Amino acid sequence: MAMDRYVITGKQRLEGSIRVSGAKNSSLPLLAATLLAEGTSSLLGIPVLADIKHMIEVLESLGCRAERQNEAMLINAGGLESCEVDEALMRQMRASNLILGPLLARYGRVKISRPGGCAIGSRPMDQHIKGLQLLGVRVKEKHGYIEAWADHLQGADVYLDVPSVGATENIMMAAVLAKGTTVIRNAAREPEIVDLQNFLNKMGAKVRGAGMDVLRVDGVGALHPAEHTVIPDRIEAGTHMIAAVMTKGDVVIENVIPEHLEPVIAKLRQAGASVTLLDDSVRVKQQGGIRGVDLKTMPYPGFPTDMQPQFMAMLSSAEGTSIITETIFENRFQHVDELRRMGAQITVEGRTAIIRGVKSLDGAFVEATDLRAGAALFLAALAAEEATVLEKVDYIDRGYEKLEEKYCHLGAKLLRVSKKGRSETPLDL
Ligand SMILES: CC(=O)N[C@H]1[C@@H](OP(=O)(O)OP(=O)(O)OC[C@H]2O[C@@H](n3ccc(=O)[nH]c3=O)[C@H](O)[C@@H]2O)O[C@H](CO)[C@@H](O)[C@@H]1O
Ligand SMILES: C=C(OP(=O)(O)O)C(=O)O
Repeated sequence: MAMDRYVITGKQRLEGSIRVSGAKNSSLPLLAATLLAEGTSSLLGIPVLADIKHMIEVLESLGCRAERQNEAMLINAGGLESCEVDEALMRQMRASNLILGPLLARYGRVKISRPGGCAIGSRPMDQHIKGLQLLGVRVKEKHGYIEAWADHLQGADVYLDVPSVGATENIMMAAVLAKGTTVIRNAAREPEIVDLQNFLNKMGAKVRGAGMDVLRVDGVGALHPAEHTVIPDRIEAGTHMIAAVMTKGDVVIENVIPEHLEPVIAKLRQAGASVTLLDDSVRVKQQGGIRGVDLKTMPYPGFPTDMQPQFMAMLSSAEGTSIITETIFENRFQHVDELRRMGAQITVEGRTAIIRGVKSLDGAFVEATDLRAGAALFLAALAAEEATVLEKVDYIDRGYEKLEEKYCHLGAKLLRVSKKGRSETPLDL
């Protein structure tokens, strides 16, 4: 597939304000949750992203009608025509597995092709499946498909071996219409789980405990459509914070919930960045150099794996040596080779990367291998001496809305070159 590239002129100081979009990782489960009720739900602040486009395509393939009206994404999940998702659609995006829970809850059956591994790791679904089976779902896996069905769902006590975000969401969404009470122990605690709980409760569900590691769901007979505004994207916000630091800029990042960014802010401050918290924005100002810091990715409220590549880009030109340990995904160091092309000095031993800070990064020809690797290279290019050509930026479209527009507004110099010869954002949702 032909992909676009960015040509980025480095060393431009970023200044001004930038507004964070709605969270991708909240929007995806919220869209899946609309399947739980007949009628039209309205979600506000859903970003225009490749992943969102794919999730809408999945919902439409099931028979939902989707329409954007100004700020609102309206999803009508009336009578569904199918409980099966085409393999080509499933392959577009892993998060389409989030339809499992809602379809089982409302229709008692679902068939999807099993999402394969992806660039950052093998990403099994055993915890999703285990949880659903405990609720009474029968599962058959054959020829690369997962087929699941149940006469009725029965509340159960589910202990997750790992606090998986997706498994917690799928089990929560299945449990809302189950008979009796479901308890999810060792549940994921991410802010996106709290957002999903809030939406489900607006639909008439009875979910408690999101944000803690024990979640309780009292099943109800039926849900109704609801309106909800998605939380701001904490990973997008964190990425902009690093951009401000790396370009020695002064940037106000608007539409943030600072509490969601605590682990990121703590590490930035430890590295010597000036971060000022305002009500729903943060100001990041950087004058001198930054210090190397060590970090380890952990489930929330630990340091997010989705910020690890961007931090590595920043630490590549920090003073001294930094150590990053990636504990969530076994293959999330693909940006290392590309950062090395820009002059970074990084060695990898298993799940640990040792980064010896260099004075500055050089422009180079580099390639995004996944979404956050792309974001990391984008940041490195903003701070590099001379120009960088960043290939395969369509990966970045998965998670960053209007990136060129937002960064040009801050003073970045970049051009998107389309392989089709155009220079525009290729999303038309
Ligand atoms: C759409 C979305 O919200 N994506 C986020 C979500 O992905 P996702 O929900 O896929 O990530 P999980 O929280 O499930 O994965 C965390 C860890 O659990 C393991 N695991 C997961 C499920 C399972 O059944 N068995 C199992 O062993 C995974 O391999 C991984 O090592 O959380 C990740 C971890 O914060 C983020 O990086 C992703 O951006
Ligand atoms: C890994 C990510 O997303 P997904 O789970 O959708 O692949 C991400 O947002 O960095």
